[in-house]
Amino acid sequence: MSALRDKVAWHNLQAHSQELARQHLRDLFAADPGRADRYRVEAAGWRLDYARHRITDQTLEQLFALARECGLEARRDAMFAGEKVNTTEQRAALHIALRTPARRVIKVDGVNVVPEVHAVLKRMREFATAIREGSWLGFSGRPIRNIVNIGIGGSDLGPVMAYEALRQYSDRNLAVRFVSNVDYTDFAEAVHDLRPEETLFIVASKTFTTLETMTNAHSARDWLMKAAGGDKAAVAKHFVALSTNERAVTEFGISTEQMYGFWDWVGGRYSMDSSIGLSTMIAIGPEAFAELLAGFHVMDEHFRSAPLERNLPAIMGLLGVWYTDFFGAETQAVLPYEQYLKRFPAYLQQLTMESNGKHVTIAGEQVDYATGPVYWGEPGTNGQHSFYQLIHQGTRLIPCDFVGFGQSLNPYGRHHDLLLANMIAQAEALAMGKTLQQVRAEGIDASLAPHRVFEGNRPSSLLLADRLTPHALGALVALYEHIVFTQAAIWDINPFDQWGVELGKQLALRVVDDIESPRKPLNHDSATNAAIAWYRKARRKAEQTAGAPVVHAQSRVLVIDVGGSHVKAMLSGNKREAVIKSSRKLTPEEMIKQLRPAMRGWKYDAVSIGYPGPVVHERIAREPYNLGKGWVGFDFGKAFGCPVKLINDAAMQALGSYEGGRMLFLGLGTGLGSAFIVDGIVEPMELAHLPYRKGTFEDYVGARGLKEAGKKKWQAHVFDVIGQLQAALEPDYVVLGGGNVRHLDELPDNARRGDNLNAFAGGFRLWERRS
Ligand SMILES: O=P(O)(O)OC[C@H]1O[C@H](O)[C@H](O)[C@@H](O)[C@@H]1O
Repeated sequence: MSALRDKVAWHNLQAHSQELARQHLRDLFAADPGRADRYRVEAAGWRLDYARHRITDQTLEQLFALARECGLEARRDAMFAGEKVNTTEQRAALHIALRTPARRVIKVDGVNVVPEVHAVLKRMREFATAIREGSWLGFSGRPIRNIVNIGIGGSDLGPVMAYEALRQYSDRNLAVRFVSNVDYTDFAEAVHDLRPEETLFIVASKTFTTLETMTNAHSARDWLMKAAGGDKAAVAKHFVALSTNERAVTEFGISTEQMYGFWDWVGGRYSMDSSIGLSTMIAIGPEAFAELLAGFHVMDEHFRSAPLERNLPAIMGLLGVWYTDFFGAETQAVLPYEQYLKRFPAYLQQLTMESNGKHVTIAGEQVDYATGPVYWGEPGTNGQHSFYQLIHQGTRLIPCDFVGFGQSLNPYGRHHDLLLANMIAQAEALAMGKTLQQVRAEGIDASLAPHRVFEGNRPSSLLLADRLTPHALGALVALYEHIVFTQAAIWDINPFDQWGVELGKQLALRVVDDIESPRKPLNHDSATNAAIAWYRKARRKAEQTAGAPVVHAQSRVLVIDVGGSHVKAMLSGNKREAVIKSSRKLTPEEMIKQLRPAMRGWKYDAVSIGYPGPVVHERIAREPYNLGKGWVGFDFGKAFGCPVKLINDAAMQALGSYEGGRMLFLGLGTGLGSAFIVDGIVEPMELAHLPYRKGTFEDYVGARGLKEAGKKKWQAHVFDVIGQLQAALEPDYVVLGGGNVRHLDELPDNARRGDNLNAFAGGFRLWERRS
């Protein structure tokens, strides 16, 4: 038998629980009018009503006795003193130091850590202020308006929860987003409508080795680099790191000036008030962040100094033990009646379940009692219309924490009255239920009556505060941190390690290797082998699917550049061009027929066609000016027997010349081709026909303009037109393609010559890109 089961208080509680199992909360209330007043405790602006629990004074006495027998107070003091309470990692667990006032002293290995904490906070304040004031500029000189936190687990859930909870206090001019999942969709959606030059990435990772976070951080860097034209210096303006691992941060390319550190004595799930809270501080400002920390600290002080009998985290923690170990409760619901706390249950899941989901004691012995329950929840009143049924009439006992505030941050009409009325009514219904007698008295038919009975006797807490402020949130989070600690102390488990996440991580590396080496023999169990085989097949299918936007890196692409005088074709990985003359009679069938002999032996899996006219949604929108008819609606896919992408010819050359940022492409040929690319998105343009002087742009800078006005005047017109377009469109640079560029003796500012081969490069790129 374990030491815990052998404790006097445990024995007493076991006997007592059998007595109480027979008692209904209705009777407990009836017999004890002072119950509601007695079972109430306040701390750090929070009030806990715990009268609706299946307890009596005797229960509480025994629970406190158990806590004392288990050394809760001594364990708590050891944690606050910086002792290495995280025994399996030989570390202190000093999240309380993160919110300790500067004058206090807390030592780890003889060194006072409080000054370091405040030094980092000071740097965070300076940086957050620079972002908020708009004095921190991105690579193009624009202020930062978007903050994207990249992190997972403790480096994500706390920051997301805090941002959502404190949105009311946040600077609404900043877009704050969070990317955590290694599923690229998470990143793609988060940055979908953001401009890279205005976006700051906060790479949050204690270890700076987490697969998901590092994968996303690299993709974020690629995304920025594309826009910054590969300028590595841009990283310094757009990336900061929050980590304990200086070496890995530097290797990633983020300098130590851009790193906000924390320490190995801060567990990931206890880190939202360390530098991991930088996104929170930027969103709500340093002053509100200081209030958040103050809220944490007041609850810490309460937990540290209040006697167990008046100690809010201790009471809630012990109630959890009571139901988990003496009533067989397997889950704990947390139900915030506050929309801003919608991510609070998700945050709590990591805090509670990663901490107390343990099956051996600190000494490594198998436990013979239940430890951490499953935490879950949703904001009220939504849950009432989905899962509350099971809490009310199901067969399981589910203790509930209701969280509510006296004032709404968005008061309007009766909304808040209705919200709070629902919360209070749910607690009442759960506790008191409705007897068969009451149901009958309502005149319900006997056959229906059993369905309408509510047993009641279902326990819940009300956690109440005046208003959701940063201070209240800090205190609430600290409350649950200490609930977790209290329970871990009773169960004699280490709440600060998380070895349980390791095995999956290791195996994922092996599996990804098996997936990406498709011919490697599989030697997992048969079910795992089957799953990998299934995915290998799905992956092949995705690559082969006709019209799929991505072809395999090894696939060959045929690019055809259709022009007014020639049609040129090239195969990827082969520098030889196939060329035919075009004519006013050239139809698509004719073009393919004439190209065939020149392309003999060429094998390809996909085709790109640059077409001299408008292409809308990858379809030809108008017959060409200088070629034959039949191009609109022609089925190229059928003719080539493989997927075909169509794009405007200038856009194709533009794409091949693109090096990131905002690029204007002008093709100086027979006419004036034009395309604009912003952050990788190609927008073909029809600038040629805009009015200019006595005609259009094309009349002056196209081939006719060159012929009629002569080189000198034509060149002046080219400069003037480019100047006008630069003023209107503000590109970062202009690329000039087309056969007539060679007639320019010099180039306007910020303009460079494109290479005609870039048309092919653009065609190949079409198949490399997902968008
Ligand atoms: O902050 P990081 O080092 O990137 O860790 C992020 C998360 O991943 C790990 O697997 C742990 O389970 C979590 O406790 C941690 O919060």
